[in-house]
Amino acid sequence: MDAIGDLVWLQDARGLCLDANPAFERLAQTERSRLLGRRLEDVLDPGVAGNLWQPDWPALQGGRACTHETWLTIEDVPRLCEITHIPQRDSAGTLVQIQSLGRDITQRHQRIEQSLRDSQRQLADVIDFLPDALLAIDRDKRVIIWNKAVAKLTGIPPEAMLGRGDYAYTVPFYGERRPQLMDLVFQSDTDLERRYAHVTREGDTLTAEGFCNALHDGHGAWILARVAPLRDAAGQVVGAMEIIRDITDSKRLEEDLRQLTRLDPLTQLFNRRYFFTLAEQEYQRFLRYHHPMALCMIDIDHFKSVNDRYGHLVGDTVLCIVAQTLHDNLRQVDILARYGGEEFVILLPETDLQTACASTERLRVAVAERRIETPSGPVSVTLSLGVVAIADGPAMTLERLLDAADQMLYRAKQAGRNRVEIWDLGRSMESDGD
Ligand SMILES: Nc1nc2c(ncn2[C@@H]2O[C@H](COP(=O)(O)OP(=O)(O)OP(=O)(O)O)[C@@H](O)[C@H]2O)c(=O)[nH]1
Repeated sequence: MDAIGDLVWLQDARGLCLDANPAFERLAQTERSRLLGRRLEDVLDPGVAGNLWQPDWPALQGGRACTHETWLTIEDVPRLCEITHIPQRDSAGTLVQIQSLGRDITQRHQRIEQSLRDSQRQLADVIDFLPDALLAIDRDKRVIIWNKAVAKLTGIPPEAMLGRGDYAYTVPFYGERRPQLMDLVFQSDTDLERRYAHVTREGDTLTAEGFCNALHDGHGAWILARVAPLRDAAGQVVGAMEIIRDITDSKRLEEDLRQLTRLDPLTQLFNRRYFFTLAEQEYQRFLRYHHPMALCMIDIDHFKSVNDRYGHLVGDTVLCIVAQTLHDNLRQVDILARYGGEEFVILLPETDLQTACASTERLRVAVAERRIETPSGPVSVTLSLGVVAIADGPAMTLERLLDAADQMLYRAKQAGRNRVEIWDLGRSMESDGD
């Protein structure tokens, strides 16, 4: 007992010292002879006495061995000690004495702290190495992680954000303090969830797309965000983390591709395929509500001779100007598309016979009066238009309606071109432009 460097001492049930080793003498700064038979709190500094056994006293009274860690100053050096008390009872179960051991665990503690610091440093490096923005908040919604990528995305350095609460971290994204996706880790909120597009759940991880109006200097950015809870060793949620990817470029690319698949490359009008997508939706609405509607097929007259006379490039210019003129003379709701070659098609929703007549006649006149400037001099063209107007007619397919409009177009060509032929569900009306 004298040889070991750990603190060793013995007390009776009343707390009187029965024995103590030299290490304990150094802690008590007194000799063993002055300790024996005395209550340790009378000899030791009150702070030391309190740290040594008082936290464990109720458990010791109950006869249970116990251990705790405490800082003690031994010969002016602070030491972290692991104190273990072992109560000893007689055959009747009465507490007779307590054997105590104080082990110096300062070095072990320092090694653990060092390795913790090393791990934290490495974790911070890994977090900063991530190409995606990463942030995390604690239970009080204070920022505890703000990596380099999120600093770059938002323009806010970590030192300006770490430790801040009260939704300060949402300002660089949304321009205001507001609950956001990470809040769904703590509690569900359907209104909040609805603010994001394509929210998916996988276990306790949530993925969503959203538009952050304050990013990119206020121009806004699309983000793909993934949030998950942060848990302690016991599995309790103690915070939330979010990884954010800026998907603005890929969204733009996606939109460009979508437009490419919808638009005719020469005239920039909708192409035939996309016309059918939109027209089918509109036609379904017509079938349900029976609001009047008109369909119009248009063909440029003698277009072959334009190509033959001025060349294909001028022909292309003429096609574009005709497309532009048609577009400029229609309403936003009208669906105009290039049907193919020098043919166009229009679906005019909410349009009765008279309006269809007036609108298509307006188109015919607008194109006929347009002087198209080309490198080979001014060119003018005329249009033939075949129109079918329906109000409450029998259900027929969109294709059959288009056929009917095509028949009217054929009739307009036959009747001399530069004219509109309208079919009012079997009744033919004529608008002669010549
Ligand atoms: N420049 C150019 N010409 C095209 C394009 N698509 C089709 N065409 C031409 O359009 C012309 C259509 O000619 P036709 O179908 O004979 O009819 P048209 O000369 O317009 O005579 P009608 O329709 O009977 O009045 C052809 O010469 C095609 O080559 C295009 O994208 N650019």
